[in-house]
Amino acid sequence: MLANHRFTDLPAYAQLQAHYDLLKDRHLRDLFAEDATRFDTFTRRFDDILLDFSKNRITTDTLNLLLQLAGEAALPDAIGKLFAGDRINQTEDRAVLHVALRNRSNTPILVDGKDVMPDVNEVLDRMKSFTGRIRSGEWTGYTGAGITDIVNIGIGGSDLGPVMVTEALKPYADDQKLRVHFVSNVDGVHIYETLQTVRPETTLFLIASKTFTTQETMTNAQTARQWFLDNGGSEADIAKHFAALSTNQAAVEKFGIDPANMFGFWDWVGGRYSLWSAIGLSIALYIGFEQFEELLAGGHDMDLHFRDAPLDQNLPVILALLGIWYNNFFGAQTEAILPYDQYLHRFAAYFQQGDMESNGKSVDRNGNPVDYQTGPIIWGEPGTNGQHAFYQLIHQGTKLIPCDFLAPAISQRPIGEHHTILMANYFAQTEALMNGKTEAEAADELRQAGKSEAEIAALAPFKMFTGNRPTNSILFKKLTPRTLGRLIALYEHKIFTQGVIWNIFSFDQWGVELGKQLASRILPELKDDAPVSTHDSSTNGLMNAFKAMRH
Ligand SMILES: O=P(O)(O)OC[C@H]1O[C@](O)(CO)[C@@H](O)[C@@H]1O
Repeated sequence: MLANHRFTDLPAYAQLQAHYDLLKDRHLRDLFAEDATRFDTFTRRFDDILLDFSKNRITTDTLNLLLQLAGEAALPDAIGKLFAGDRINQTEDRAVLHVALRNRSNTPILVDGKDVMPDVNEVLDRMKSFTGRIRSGEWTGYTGAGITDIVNIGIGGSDLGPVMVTEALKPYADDQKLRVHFVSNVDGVHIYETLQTVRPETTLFLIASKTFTTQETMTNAQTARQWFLDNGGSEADIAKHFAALSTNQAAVEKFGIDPANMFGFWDWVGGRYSLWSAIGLSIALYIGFEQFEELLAGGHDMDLHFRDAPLDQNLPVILALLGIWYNNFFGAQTEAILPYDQYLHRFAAYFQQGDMESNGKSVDRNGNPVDYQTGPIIWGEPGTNGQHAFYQLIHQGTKLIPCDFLAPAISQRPIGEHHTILMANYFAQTEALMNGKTEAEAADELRQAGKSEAEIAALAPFKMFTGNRPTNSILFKKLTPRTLGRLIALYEHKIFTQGVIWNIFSFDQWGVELGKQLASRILPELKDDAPVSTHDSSTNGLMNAFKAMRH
């Protein structure tokens, strides 16, 4: 069990509030002008990853108080419990052990006295052999042809991680012909469009669902199965074309998937932390098992760093504390994740679930409503596209939006000057957000452009930038599987750290249940044309309008 505290009663909380009052009007430009060593003071490195957090509205006092906050919230003890396999997901009475999935050092990790590593390794071995057989063409479909297309059917954590990683690591799939597709939405359009592009005899469907009961996934899986049977496959051929990634063997068998084609995992793997488990099979198939192991190794590197590095050197802890600084003291509502790497175009989407499903909670670990802010709204798009879309608001809007800027030093596709241009934008944006442009500077520019004093007076207020907008720069050498593993685990542990300090449970997701319950109540009511009167007037009205419109 995690230690329990009231976030706002921690002594450092009051100290941080007083400190905020002193610091809130200070400009980053001045903080930089006063201290030539600011970059060195507020930069940390972990292997090929550099975190520069000097463009944050902090001083060393801020950092010390935030570190004190982490200590008072018993963060080191919580980290110990995470790695020890304690049942820290209390409301589901489960351990939280995604770290075991990538525990490449293979040291025993005990749950209820039993080492989980032999089971983890056994599934990895099976994934390895399966991956080898599919990729080499040894595994054939019902006509004897090899597999050319993998269709992963899953949603949420059984989709977003594999989608994000296969997109991010596309260059590592250059050597083979397998294509991957992802079907998640219950909207029939999604499976329809995917099935247009594949052939039954060369397609392998991966039904990815921890519970194997999720309505969207089961509906899509049934449709895929029927399509397979309607287009040349037989019941006996299903074993060659369907595999399951799940914890629920009974449901997998009931669906008709051969248990030999089931890759299991365990209740201590949270859905949004499951890409490291059998849920990652589509990744392994796409980039090869050795590269998948590199991804795991990267996650493990970051785990060891998180577990062992002092808090003031600890990248996930520092990111978490900065997030808390803006969320709870500056009143920031959101955080943007802005990768300057097109291959990371689903990174922010992935952490929308990772962060918001984890820390979108309003009850503390005592079961009491919180009277402080918890998880931020996470969003973002790759640079430079975001610059031409929403950066206007980040630069000149009324909201404070702390941003993480991520970029590789080396592009996976070095073409002409593209990467240098991209990086010029990367550096320019954080500089602009930090410095801004004073009204006098804006006026000078207008003067140089030949504007009259009257025109300058009219235009300068619109052309100035307040600046003082905080950013983290996460610069890494190259987006390899290992580095990606480190980056994902970096954010995972950031989320964990924040949950510990806010005294909330980060590993359950009861908030997704109510909608599911109501949808299953509504579903039968939509199957006929009888008027609906069992809900509120809006819901009744909408359902009845829908029934009328569909004719
Ligand atoms: O893997 P499953 O059991 O199909 O669940 C899919 C997703 O549904 C959720 O339970 C709720 O959205 C997620 O936590 C999970 O990743």
